[in-house]
Amino acid sequence: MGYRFSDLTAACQADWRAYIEHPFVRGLGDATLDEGAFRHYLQQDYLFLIHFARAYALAAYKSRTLADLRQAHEGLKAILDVELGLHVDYCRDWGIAEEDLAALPEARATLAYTRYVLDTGHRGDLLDLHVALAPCLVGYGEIARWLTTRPSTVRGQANPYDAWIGMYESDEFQDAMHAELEWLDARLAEVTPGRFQELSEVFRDATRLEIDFWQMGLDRTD
Ligand SMILES: Cc1ncc(C[n+]2csc(CCO)c2C)c(N)n1
Repeated sequence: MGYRFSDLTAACQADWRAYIEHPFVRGLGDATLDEGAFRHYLQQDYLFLIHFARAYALAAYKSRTLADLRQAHEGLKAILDVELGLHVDYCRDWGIAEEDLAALPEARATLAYTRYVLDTGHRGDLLDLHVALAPCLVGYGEIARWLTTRPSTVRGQANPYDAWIGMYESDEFQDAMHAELEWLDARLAEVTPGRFQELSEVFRDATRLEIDFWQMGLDRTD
């Protein structure tokens, strides 16, 4: 007992590194990523965000305390009122119109990942759901930090993906990530070894689905 978030990444170290240091991420950092691959990723990410909002709504439903209910509500509001709008603006800068986003067919990798998260939340409790969401929230923060410290990362106008990196290295995003880490550390401190094993499987599966999401962008699969 006495687990914490870092025990989850330690339990699937190879998958976690494969996600954080994926060739898609390296391409974002050194500005070599194919722009068509990035557009495909952005389009699918719009659909991802919509289902992610539903996952926060499920977190609200699964909440046993008012504090957890408020936290889920804040997450849902942040996606609907802020992030989706920013994403649509960002897509427009990349030549993707809002009408095109609305008519997108969902790629299998998007379907698999988002429905896995929702199913995990339905089957389990609020902690299961947060653990299924953690690779997304904590992973992107770690990716931004990894890219920032990597010598081959190109910053500024020479990198068309600079704004993407900037979004996730921002204080606002890093603070949200740390708040989530604190929440997870407090809950994980109380779980039994058997429960930790269940949660590490959820975390590993969600991490592997994040890897597939990057790969879907790279291969432009549908
Ligand atoms: C496949 C995929 N995984 C993670 C994120 C990052 N992300 C999406 S919503 C959110 C938190 C919202 O409060 C974060 C960090 C992404 N965009 N796409």
